[in-house]
Amino acid sequence: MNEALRQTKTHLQELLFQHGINPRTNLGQNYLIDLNIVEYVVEQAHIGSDDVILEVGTGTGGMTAFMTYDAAHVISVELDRNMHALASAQLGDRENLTLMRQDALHNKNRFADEVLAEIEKQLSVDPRRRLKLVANLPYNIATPIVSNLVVTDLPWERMVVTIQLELGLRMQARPKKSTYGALSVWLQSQCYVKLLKRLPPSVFWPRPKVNSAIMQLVPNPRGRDTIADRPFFQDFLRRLFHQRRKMLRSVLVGMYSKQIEKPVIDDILQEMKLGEMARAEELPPKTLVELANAIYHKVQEKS
Ligand SMILES: C[S@@+](CC[C@H](N)C(=O)[O-])C[C@H]1O[C@@H](n2cnc3c(N)ncnc32)[C@H](O)[C@@H]1O
Repeated sequence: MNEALRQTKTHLQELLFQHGINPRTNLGQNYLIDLNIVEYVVEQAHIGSDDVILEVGTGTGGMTAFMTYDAAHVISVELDRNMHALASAQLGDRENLTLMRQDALHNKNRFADEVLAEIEKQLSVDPRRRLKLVANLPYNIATPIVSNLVVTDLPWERMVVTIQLELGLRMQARPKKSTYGALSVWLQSQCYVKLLKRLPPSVFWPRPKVNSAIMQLVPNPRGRDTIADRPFFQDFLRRLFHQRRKMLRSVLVGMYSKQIEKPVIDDILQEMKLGEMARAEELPPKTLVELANAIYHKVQEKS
């Protein structure tokens, strides 16, 4: 096994001790110490010679090193200065690796411009190149990382990510479940979402307080192409599910009263056969896409 992969608990503890680093829980610094899991994550990504890999959270660089063997290029981003320095020392110079020391997100929301620029640079090397997100994500930013990759026009092909189990269950929840929400609809309308493996806290060091899951997301271009405007749809879902238990009609009137008249909303609901009692949490992703599209077109007509 490669030296950089020797990420067992004692090895990790020694390494961090030598560099005077204490794991920071506020940055989601829970490192994978079960090498079988690291290998499993990388295997599930099916990394090939046209793949540009984005890893958010380099950590000590164990998984990063593993991915450089097969990928066209690996871009790994780490916010913590000490961890970045440690990973740089561990990994040394590799032609197909870019280590970035910075926040992967701008304002905890969209991808940082520097990260986007590096992704675009690496993709532009060859038109066959595709992007994959493969990471043991910092749990506090897992939702914006995954959702915002979906909103971009980047040619991403697969995500294999370790996240909190509770979040993974929300991603794949079906209508009428209490966990079904804006995130479930947003992802399922454009991707095939699959929970690959549940992980106990013991595979990480330090142990997180919660269970985790390895999730796989693969784009569904047919679903994606039906959405009239992705940023509009994202905003629509966020606001709609904010009042998930309220009747759809009153929520929509509240959301769009400044842009379209009530009778127009009633016509849309009638045409879609959505009765007075319908609620967002009962509707499947496909219906919510149709509804958002119909409203989007009316809003566009009026503006
Ligand atoms: C769960 S650890 C995963 C590390 C590593 N891939 C592993 O398991 O071996 C998450 C890493 O993300 C880093 N991190 C936290 N917030 C970040 C952010 N906003 N941008 C980039 N890295 C971040 C943390 O410092 C930490 O090293």
